Amino acid sequence: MKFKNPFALSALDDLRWLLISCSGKEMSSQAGVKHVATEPSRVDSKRERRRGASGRAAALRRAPSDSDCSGETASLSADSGDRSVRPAPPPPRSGKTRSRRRGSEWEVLEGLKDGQRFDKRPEVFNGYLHKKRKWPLKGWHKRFFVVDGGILVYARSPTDVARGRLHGSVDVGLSVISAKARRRRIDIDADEFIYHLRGKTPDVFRTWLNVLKAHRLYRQHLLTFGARESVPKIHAPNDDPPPTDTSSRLVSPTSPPIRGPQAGFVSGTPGGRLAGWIIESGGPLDTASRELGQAQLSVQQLQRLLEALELQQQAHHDTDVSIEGASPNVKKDRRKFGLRKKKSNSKCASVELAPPHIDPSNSHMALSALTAPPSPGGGASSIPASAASLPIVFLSTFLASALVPCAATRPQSLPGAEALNAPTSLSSLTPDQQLREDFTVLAKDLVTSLKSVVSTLVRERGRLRAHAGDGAPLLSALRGDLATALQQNSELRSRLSRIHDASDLAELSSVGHDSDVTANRQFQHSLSYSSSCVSASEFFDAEEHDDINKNDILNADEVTIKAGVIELDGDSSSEAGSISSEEGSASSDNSDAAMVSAERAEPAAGAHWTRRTRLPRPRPSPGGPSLWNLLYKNIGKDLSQISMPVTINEPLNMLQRLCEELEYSELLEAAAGAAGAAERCALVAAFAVSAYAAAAHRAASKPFNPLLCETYECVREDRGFRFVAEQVSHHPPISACHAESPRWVFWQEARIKTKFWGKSMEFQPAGRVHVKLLTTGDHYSWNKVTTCVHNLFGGQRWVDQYGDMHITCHGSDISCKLNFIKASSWSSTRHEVRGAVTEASTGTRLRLAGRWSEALYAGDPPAAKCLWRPGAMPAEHELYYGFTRFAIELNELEPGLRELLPHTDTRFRPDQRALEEGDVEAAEQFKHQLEQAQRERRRDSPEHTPSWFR
Ligand SMILES: CC(C)CCC[C@@H](C)[C@H]1CC[C@H]2[C@@H]3CC=C4C[C@@H](O)CC[C@]4(C)[C@H]3CC[C@]12C
Repeated sequence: MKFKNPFALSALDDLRWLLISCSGKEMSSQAGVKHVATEPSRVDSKRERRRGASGRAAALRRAPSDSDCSGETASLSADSGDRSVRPAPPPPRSGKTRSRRRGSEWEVLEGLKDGQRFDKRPEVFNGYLHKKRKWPLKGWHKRFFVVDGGILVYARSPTDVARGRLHGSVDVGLSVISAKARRRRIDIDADEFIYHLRGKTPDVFRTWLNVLKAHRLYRQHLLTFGARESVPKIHAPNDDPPPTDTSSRLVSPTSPPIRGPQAGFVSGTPGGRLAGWIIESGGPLDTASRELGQAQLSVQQLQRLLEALELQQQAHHDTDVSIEGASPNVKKDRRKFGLRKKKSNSKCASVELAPPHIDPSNSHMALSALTAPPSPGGGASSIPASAASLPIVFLSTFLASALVPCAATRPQSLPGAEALNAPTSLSSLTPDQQLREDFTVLAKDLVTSLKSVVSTLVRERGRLRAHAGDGAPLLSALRGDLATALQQNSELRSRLSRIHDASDLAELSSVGHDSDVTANRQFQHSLSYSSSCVSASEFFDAEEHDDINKNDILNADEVTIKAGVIELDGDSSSEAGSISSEEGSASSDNSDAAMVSAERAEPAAGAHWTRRTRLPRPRPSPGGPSLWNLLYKNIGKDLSQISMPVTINEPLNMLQRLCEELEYSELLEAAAGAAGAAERCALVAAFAVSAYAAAAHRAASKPFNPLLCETYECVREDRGFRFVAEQVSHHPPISACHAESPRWVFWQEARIKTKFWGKSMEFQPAGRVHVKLLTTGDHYSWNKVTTCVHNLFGGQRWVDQYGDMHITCHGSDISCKLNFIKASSWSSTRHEVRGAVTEASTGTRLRLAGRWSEALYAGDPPAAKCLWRPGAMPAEHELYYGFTRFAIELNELEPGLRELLPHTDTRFRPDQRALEEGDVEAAEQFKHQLEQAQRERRRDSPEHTPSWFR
């Protein structure tokens, strides 16, 4: 027989997606760097003004943003120069501390200057101001304002402030404040909004302006130097100087904490890590901030140079010196965009200007232009030819550092530095050339220092990201620890309750009546009332669509077992699985000790071979996109189309999980050997319940989705059965399986419907499970209950199972009804199962009760008998996907098996194997490739006929 190979991989070009994602990352980070390095000179004036006025604090706050820039225009036009200097204070001509808003009487409050400190906390101040209405910005409201520590808040009245009913708050340190005395106006521009305020009297205006100025400087001081100083303060808020003003109480104790940049600086919180970053990065950021201050100075100096140049040009014009070959327009343009033209047109290097008279008061700098002797004859400009002819883009990188503009301190390393420093060339310079030269050198300095600031900021951004990223593994590690602790706790509890159950069966007397079952139902609040169901679809993660009607519910008869086709190797008369009985109950011990004895007893394929007792690797910590993101991004989508990261998987697939339901197959052996019909049915019921036991430890991960025509065979001579399963349909995903022992046959088809409820997910298997006891001919079948995984995104995930299970014994009057009781928040009972076996003809009732994760009892206490109990879990099972010993063995490739198994067997699935071996990357890649290959196969031949099940 020929098999299609579901594991045949498509070409390796699927690796592309990996590469694409990597290079994408690289590109974006490069873009980020380039961006900042070539910050355009044309920035809208508001932004520019803000940047300057909010000073260093704001500059530091503004991490370079990827979306923040345009082309590589590094030209220094007169126009842009004008803009770029606006934020800087004007030369201290008047000794005023405010700069002017362009073309008006508005004055912009200056920020903290480089090196300047303002560590004296200004007093809290409050009072009324008029505030322009937000919308439609007509009319004024009288509002009560309080400023404390640089944070300004306002409300309708002092009482409202006291009650915390604030209308707004603003960090004045990070805002641009401008004032117009004539109108008594103060505008506070805080990025997202602008407060337009007005003092009632000139006095009120002046007082507020001074107060705001002080608070602003203090706040900027805090933001600049305060990270280190303020962190301890936050731990001990009482260290703050006691408020001197009674009104301070209005803000601090009663109003909600105002969220400033330090708000999160509490150790142990993400803010704490942020504080850590700030402390660590104090050095580089301080340097960057100093450099920015220097850069600001350079910009001012450049502007002055430009002014001087323009003056010269003006003088030149006045003396009617023509520019060779230039039209009047060009001349004008050159005056305006003089340097830009120069950079793009080498002719400009030969501009000749008459020696101008330069008013030294125009510049407070020791400009070489003012000291160099004017060259009477003029001559060729000594601006390095290279600079003069450089394209604009390149010039930006050519301009270099050192902020003192005099020739003596020009960096030697600069291109053309020797020429600039050469006394001969210096002496031969005209004042105009000298000016231009100074301009170039200074501009170079500026660019270099800005570059270094940028690289510091970029580096710090990287570190900040890394710090932020650090939190994730830490959190997940903590979560993991917590989950483990909770798990251990719940295990201890369950052991305790098992002991308790075993010692006091009287408790069970209350259960088992139908009336109780009905009464219990009232606690079952079905989720189905909820309208929050966003998608009712398969959970499986293959990405293709198909035409099969998803509402087709598989009819039990549609997939029939092709009995007789299955020819499995091995001795069909192998001994029955041992029943480690305890009061006659069936239990399979999963502990290591039990494994050792099992290994000894086991007639293995290889002489020295023993079954593994541990997976090769523990479960890798989940990475990749969060489950939350995945599910929420795909809300409304069929969940089967979402490709889940492999870290959500356990290294088993659904076919193997079906086999796992045979873990307690000894119950079927026992049923086959039991004399009474009710007893047999009870044992079959115990077997049905036992299929859910594994789920108690397996809430964290989901099994792999089998590929179409994937098979799984498992011959367990030690347990006395052989099993085969096949994925018979991919959309909807349907698995069929068959198992047999000399005394029973088991088969089922499983199609699972998934409902996502927001925080939990429900799995509703459709189809029935069948068991035939060959000894008696009894044929049982039952439905499966709903499995629900809670806390999908936070806290500890846990599984619940609920619903009614009806076990029918075909052709007889025996039936069993089991109620899996849904866990409720008001009751401590979890995992409870109650029901009874009834025999209509005799009226016999056998009560069944217990927990699907712990035990099932039959009969009325104290005579109740334990039918089943799950085996103990292997040591450290929490680290190994919560697998039982049986589950650990399922994917093992026994020696000699490789040759016997068809290549469609799950054990050959590379992604699952890679995950088992802890190689997440390979697993992810393989999974992707397999899915891709499956899509292609499906495209090529949409029809599929199962190999073993028809
Ligand atoms: C998003 C992820 C992490 C959630 C984890 C989902 C896990 C716990 C879900 C996915 C599919 C579910 C399984 C679906 C079908 C069955 C068959 C049934 O006879 C026993 C329960 C069992 C075996 C479910 C157990 C829980 C299960 C494995």
